[in-house]
Amino acid sequence: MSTTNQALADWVKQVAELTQPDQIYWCDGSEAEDQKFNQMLLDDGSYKQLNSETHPNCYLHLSDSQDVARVEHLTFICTQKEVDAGPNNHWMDPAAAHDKIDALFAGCMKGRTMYVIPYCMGPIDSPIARCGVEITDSAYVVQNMRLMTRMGQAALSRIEQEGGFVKGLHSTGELDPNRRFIMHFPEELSIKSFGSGYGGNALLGKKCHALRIASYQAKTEGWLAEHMLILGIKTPAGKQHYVAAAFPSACGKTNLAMLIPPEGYLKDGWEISTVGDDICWMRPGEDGRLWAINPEAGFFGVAPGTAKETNPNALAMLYQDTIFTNVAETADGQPWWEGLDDRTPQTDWQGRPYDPANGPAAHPNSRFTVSAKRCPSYSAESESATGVPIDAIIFGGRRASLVPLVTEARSWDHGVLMGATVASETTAAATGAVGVVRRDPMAMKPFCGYHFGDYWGHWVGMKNQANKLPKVFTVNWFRKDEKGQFMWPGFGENMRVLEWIIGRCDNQLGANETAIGLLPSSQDINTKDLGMDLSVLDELLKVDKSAWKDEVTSVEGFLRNYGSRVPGELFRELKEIDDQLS
Ligand SMILES: Nc1nc2c(ncn2[C@@H]2O[C@H](COP(=O)(O)OP(=O)(O)OP(=O)(O)O)[C@@H](O)[C@H]2O)c(=O)[nH]1
Ligand SMILES: O=C([O-])CC(=O)C(=O)O
Ligand SMILES: [Mn+2]
Repeated sequence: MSTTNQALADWVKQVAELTQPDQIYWCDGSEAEDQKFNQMLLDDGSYKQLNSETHPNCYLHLSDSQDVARVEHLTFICTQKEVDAGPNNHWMDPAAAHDKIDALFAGCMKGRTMYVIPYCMGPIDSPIARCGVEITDSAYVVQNMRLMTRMGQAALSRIEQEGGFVKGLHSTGELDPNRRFIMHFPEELSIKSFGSGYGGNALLGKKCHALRIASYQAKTEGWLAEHMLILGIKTPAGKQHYVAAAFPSACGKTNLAMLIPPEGYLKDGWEISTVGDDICWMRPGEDGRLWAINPEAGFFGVAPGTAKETNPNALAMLYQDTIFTNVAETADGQPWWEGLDDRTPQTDWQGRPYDPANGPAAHPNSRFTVSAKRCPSYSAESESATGVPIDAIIFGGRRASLVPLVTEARSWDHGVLMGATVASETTAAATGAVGVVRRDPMAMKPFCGYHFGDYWGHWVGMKNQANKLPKVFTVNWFRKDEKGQFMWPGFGENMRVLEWIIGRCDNQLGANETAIGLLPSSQDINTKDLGMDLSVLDELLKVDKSAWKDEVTSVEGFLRNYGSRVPGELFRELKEIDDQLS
């Protein structure tokens, strides 16, 4: 295969000169190619075949033990001016960054094959979709990109018609943590990633392109590229709604995106459908609403905790055609992880005989990669070129205290402040300490490709581009009691909060005005068959004024870190809260 796109042909040639591969292979995205790659990965030991009776066409990949998560300290935004990357990013001068990483790429593919993967983020015929090309020396990356994006001939054809594409160069190198960088050049629409094979570092269509590069493009072109799931909710009256929700990594996006409502809701005729579980691109439409697509075609989901009780839709899709990375294995070759069931695995995520003394059997950030088409709740609208209209935007994080179960913003600007000041406990999705509360604005702290002040300004400015913007909410499924137990049952029961959100969008349910926004009273939340003590719900919906005073002080300090680029609207909204608390 070759291409009529001269820029692409030249770039492939230039990369080959730098990296010196034995061969160049253009991925066509065909079924035959898929089978060939699976066999190749089995033959070279990168894949282990799982039990083909219970899990046909499923593979286990165990990564290097030092290469299991995103590496934020090695991730750089390389803009001409340092200030444009913002205090939220690590910055490197573009010329210096190219020099540094090209030295690692030099000759790195000797003895290897260089794979060229043309891909499209979003439905092939969608005007909101964008294309890219990833060059990699990892067949495992090819197979993940095959599931996560629309890749191959169709994407190449679109690139040849359109001309432009995002360039992503990747090599696993030697998987040496000391020779590892994930570099982004937003002004050049390019990415260079060296030394890691892990998802967010290596599947360049995902976080690198669809969030870091796309957020920068979105800012210049008047749209939004966000770390959000997209969920369809149909009411018993037959009204179809869509919501988009931003929670930090490993804070519940996949779970909410595939939610199965409690029995009573199903009987009443509520229907939930999944459009996306991680990334959302939204554009103002001519009708003044925000129209969203899921740029991905598959799910790269957290395995631990996925179970019949928590996420039956996810579990149902994982019995076939799935890549499992860093999970454990049972004696009869089935994938296993903590929370799945009460079996004991035979080997752990490093392939050792399982011994609880070594810690969890599956790595806490172990993942599954699977085509979205395998999801029972996958929405047909996911393939729609125009996308779906968004009625509500939901922000959330893991907060053991303070933040109520749900709060509605008073206005768009207040909603932007809510998003900008989300805080959450860190998780295993990135290397580093777990459980530390940090601010994670719009769940984009690791993913915004430019200065957060400008980003918030862009969000505030959306109100000049779209006059029917979604209502904005904050949720918190993760409040804990004195015993350290979750106070809210979560998962399917989150439907009860969604019902209130939808009721608010349709102007059918009430709310109480408080200093921090609009809250339901406990009677406004449907608790039928929940079996929950109403006093607990009251506690989850309480505004602790003195604790919120401290939060306002902390938020003010946080916003000030971003200097003069922070839009004045955020300080005005914060002052409003402060005044009302006093
Ligand atoms: N207590 C509680 N835990 C939840 C809830 N939803 C998800 N979780 C847990 O949170 C963890 C991560 O959930 P995911 O849905 O995979 O998170 P995500 O936001 O999609 O993560 P990324 O793929 O990293 O972006 C899993 O262990 C879940 O079991 C909830 O409503 N309540
Ligand atoms: O990017 C990844 O590796 C996985 C993911 O969805 C996240 O961390 O948010
Ligand atoms: Mn994510």
